[in-house]
Amino acid sequence: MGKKKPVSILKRSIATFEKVAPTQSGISKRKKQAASTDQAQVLPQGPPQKKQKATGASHARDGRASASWYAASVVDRQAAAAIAKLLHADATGTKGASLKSLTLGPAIQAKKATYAVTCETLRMLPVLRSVVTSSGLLEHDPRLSQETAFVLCYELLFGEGLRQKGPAERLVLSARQALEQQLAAMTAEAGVADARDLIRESSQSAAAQQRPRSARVNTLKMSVAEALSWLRTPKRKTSTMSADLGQQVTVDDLLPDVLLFPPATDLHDHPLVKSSCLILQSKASCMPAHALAPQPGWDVLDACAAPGNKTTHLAALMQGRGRVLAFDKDARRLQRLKANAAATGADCIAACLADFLQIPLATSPDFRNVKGALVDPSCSGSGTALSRMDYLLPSHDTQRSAGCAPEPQSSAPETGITGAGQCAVAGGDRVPGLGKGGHSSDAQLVPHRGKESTGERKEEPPQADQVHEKGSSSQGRRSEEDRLERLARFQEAAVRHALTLPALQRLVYSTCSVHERENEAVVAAVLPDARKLGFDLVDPFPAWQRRGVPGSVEGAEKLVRTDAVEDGTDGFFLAVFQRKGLF
Ligand SMILES: C[S@@+](CC[C@H](N)C(=O)[O-])C[C@H]1O[C@@H](n2cnc3c(N)ncnc32)[C@H](O)[C@@H]1O
Repeated sequence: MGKKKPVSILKRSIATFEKVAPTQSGISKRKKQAASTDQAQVLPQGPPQKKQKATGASHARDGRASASWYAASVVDRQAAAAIAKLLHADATGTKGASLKSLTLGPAIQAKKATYAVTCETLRMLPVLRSVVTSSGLLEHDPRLSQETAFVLCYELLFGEGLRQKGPAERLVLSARQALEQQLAAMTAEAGVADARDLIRESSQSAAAQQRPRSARVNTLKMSVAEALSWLRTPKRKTSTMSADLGQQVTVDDLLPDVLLFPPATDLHDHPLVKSSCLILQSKASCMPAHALAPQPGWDVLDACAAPGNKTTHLAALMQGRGRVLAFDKDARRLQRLKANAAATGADCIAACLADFLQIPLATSPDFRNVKGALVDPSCSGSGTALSRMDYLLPSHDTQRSAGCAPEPQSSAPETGITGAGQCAVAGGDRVPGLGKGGHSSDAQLVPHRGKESTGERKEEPPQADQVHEKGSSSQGRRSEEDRLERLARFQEAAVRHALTLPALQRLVYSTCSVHERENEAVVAAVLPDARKLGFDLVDPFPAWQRRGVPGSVEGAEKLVRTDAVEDGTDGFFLAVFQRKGLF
């Protein structure tokens, strides 16, 4: 009997390892399913329920769907549902969907308006809570949930008013005088002219507002020069970006395919974004692919790839030549990766549904030519807290308070409040955003209440195992530490596994975490093994200032960190291992 030929893992066990092809029918199906779920969530049904106390997590009144009055406007209804979930997750310290995924997900109608109303209601929450409670509004009828009350009171007192009139709106309108009196009393007591000034901006909110927007030019479709020319040509100015803003676009000085826009720029409806010539991706999230510096024609492996922001970036840097072997164990997220790859024209990506740790990298012929590996595994996501707008939630509410206006001498920044119905503060006009799924920061958003549209966005929900930074109790701290430890163990295992690729030249490890345990400590744990295999740390960006925590690991000065406030992008970390002799 002859010697058995090695069977390609790509053909054999991983039936799902396939060349990326557009899967429109699958996407539309998901959209429809999501839409029907959404409908089921928002339609009132069933008998009234017993009234609950107006505390931070009375979401169940909306969530149970059997008793509550829902807002007549779909935007307000969706905003109330999102707020119910966010407040519940925040109050219980449980992980959950992000503000962006709850308001911009595929099933949401009128996404921009829903996002804006949700952000603004949360931003004004200390005032709204106080007004709702002291006016006794919730005592009138148990079918009005507190989240619906918050949203409708926001609309009435600060927003566009209550145009559509269902029972919930009629109840709120019947209490209008009491609500307005309460608000006037709070304003007078605080000595401020405008009720919006009752909210003091947090430093995090201010930092978020000052961040530039960033976008990556998809060089598979358009060169950076072409993109700049397109953006700067006055006749092409769009409703979402004036010609003046086009003039203010700059190329990032570290990453040549990353464009920086003024903080308030809304690119979401821009034709270049819709055609995937521009990808809304934070600067930090664009660093790993550049750090790997894959050459056209290489085989490159992306270990934890979905939703594929970095995968498509790798493909672009390789000019579409060679192969990017992308793994993810989450089928839904892998579908997104495939859709992103198809939309960006990155047809050198092969996507595989698999647990990366189980792939026989050292022995399978499929990986014998892999020269570059990106390991961007699940992490706490703590570096994206600003982009996720966690500072709008009560547990982060250390600097905001109702009836506590800024001190006259305060250095609190201008809020940029522009009047009722607009979302110009906090999660307002200058707050960046989206996409972990990858990292929730990978796309950015300007929340202002625009024309209602049901178009789908490119935002990614956060990955299921992302956590919010808590710390309100020792038990909470312990479970957070346990979780970080579990994540770090997986991160170490993923890096170690990738280092077994026989032809590997360069490996990038990255996280959107600010925790040393997930960053420098992971590098410290794997470095001895990496050295035994012939690798060492190298510095991918010698001009970059911010480095690994000094003393945390030998070579910390070669590690790269970004700071969410100081560097105008998400908190991020990356390390590059390179085979010795190659540098
Ligand atoms: C931080 S996200 C990756 C983001 C992605 N690199 C991007 O830029 O779009 C981490 C991903 O790792 C995936 N993941 C976690 N454990 C995995 C495993 N054992 N094997 C493969 N993928 C895994 C998760 O499903 C998630 O999609």
